[in-house]
Amino acid sequence: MPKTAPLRPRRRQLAEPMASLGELLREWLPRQRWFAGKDRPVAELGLLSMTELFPGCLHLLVHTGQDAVPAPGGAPSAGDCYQLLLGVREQPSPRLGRAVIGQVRDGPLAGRTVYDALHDPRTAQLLLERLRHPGKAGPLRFESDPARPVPGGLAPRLLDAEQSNTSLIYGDEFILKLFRRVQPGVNPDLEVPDALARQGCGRVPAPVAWMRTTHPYEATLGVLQPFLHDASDGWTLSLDALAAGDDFTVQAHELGQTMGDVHLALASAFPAGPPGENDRTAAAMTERLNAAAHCVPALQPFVPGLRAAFAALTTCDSGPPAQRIHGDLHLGQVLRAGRDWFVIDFEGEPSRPLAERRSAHSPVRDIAGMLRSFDYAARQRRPWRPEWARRCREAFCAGYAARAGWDPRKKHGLLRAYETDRAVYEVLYEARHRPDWLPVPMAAIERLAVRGD
Ligand SMILES: Nc1ncnc2c1ncn2[C@@H]1O[C@H](COP(=O)(O)OP(=O)(O)O)[C@@H](O)[C@H]1O
Ligand SMILES: O=P(O)(O)O[C@H]1O[C@H](CO)[C@@H](O[C@H]2O[C@H](CO)[C@@H](O)[C@H](O)[C@H]2O)[C@H](O)[C@H]1O
Repeated sequence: MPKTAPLRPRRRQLAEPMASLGELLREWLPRQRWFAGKDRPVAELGLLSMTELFPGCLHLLVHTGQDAVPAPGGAPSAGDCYQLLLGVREQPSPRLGRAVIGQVRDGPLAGRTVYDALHDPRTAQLLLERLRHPGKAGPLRFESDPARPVPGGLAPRLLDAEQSNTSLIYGDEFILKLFRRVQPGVNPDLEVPDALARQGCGRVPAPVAWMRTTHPYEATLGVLQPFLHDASDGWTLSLDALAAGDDFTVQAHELGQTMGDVHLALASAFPAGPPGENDRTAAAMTERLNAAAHCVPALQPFVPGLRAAFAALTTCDSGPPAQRIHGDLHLGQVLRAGRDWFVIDFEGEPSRPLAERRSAHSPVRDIAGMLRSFDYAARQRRPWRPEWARRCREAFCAGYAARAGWDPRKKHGLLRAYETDRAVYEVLYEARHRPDWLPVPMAAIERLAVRGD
């Protein structure tokens, strides 16, 4: 059993900066795909916990503070907590390549090279062993579902994908997602698939093991689940279909059916939310729009038209009851194996507070997310194929209506408001993470603000 935190006493809370290791991390963090605040320098960095996971591998939770620019929700950022696994070596090794963070100048690690240990197959193997044998390491807890044993000796590889987190694949049989941005509480990407598995919902891979911490607060750190090795994600499939000039309506219809089933299972697995209050929804959406327009000036000319979409909510019926939803549904979150669709990544929109992501929302929000995604896909090719997107959107809604018992197409005002809200989120997301993609949601903003369809 590895020893706990021998290198340095664990501090209770964020305290002084981490000397030269802190400088290295401050420079390295904003270059990581999963780092949320790329547009601002890391002004402060504090150590929340440090545990020796194995000899030569430290588990860290660090707090990053950035300048108080309004976050997507409108509130100034109070900072974030990130999970890091740091490999520590006496000598730099060329094999570590891009994983190297740097050489530490002073402090307990003086002279040693630190690197992102998730790029190290040995760390990945040892991590799987920890998950296979429930136990503790300092504040870290490794737990598993005894009904779903995981075999040993599976070869690891790092998932090479644009991700908000970091995932390791083991023997093409399991995938471990390590959450990079950690918030207090149970992560919905563990909570929801676990609850759905208990409902017997076969459309969501069930967690087999997970990792959590008890310090500085209770939080989920990672989830291991079956890897659907023969599946392709909906984004890739839709782009392939577009490139080949193929119709995608059969797949979109089946996807709508799957989402109808998943929403029904979610409604059974979690308590219903309070009855929808369109006034409050409109106010929250307007607030998010104002915050986004402050960060992305290109939105400003469209603000009056977009506000009208939210204001119109007050004259709509409240639609289907609020319930737990996926929260960040798009074509990259669905996998197709044979003719079956599966849904992954129940974390919700990463920039929203965890409490909000874990509360009940209108299922229309998920529908709007997927409808926006067909538009994103259609805009990846020139000439733009609006008809392709329109047919997919129609087929998806028809499939959904066949299972869920209500038809999104009959909720035009609600759908327009949620689609607008999602497009506003996407503008902010693209401005922060992929500025080249900004024209994609901006085109929708223009359409929704000006034509309203
Ligand atoms: N159970 C799974 N089976 C197969 N591939 C998966 C599975 N879970 C995730 N993936 C792949 O990993 C990618 C990233 O997973 P995701 O949960 O969306 O991570 P993130 O939240 O970091 O973006 C997905 O787009 C998919 O290609
Ligand atoms: O990392 P996540 O998958 O949790 O989600 C974030 O990143 C997505 C992009 O990778 C982003 O999705 C947007 O781009 C997709 C194409 O790459 C498109 O299919 C989606 O419709 C569009 O929203 C997502 O918004 C963001 O939360």
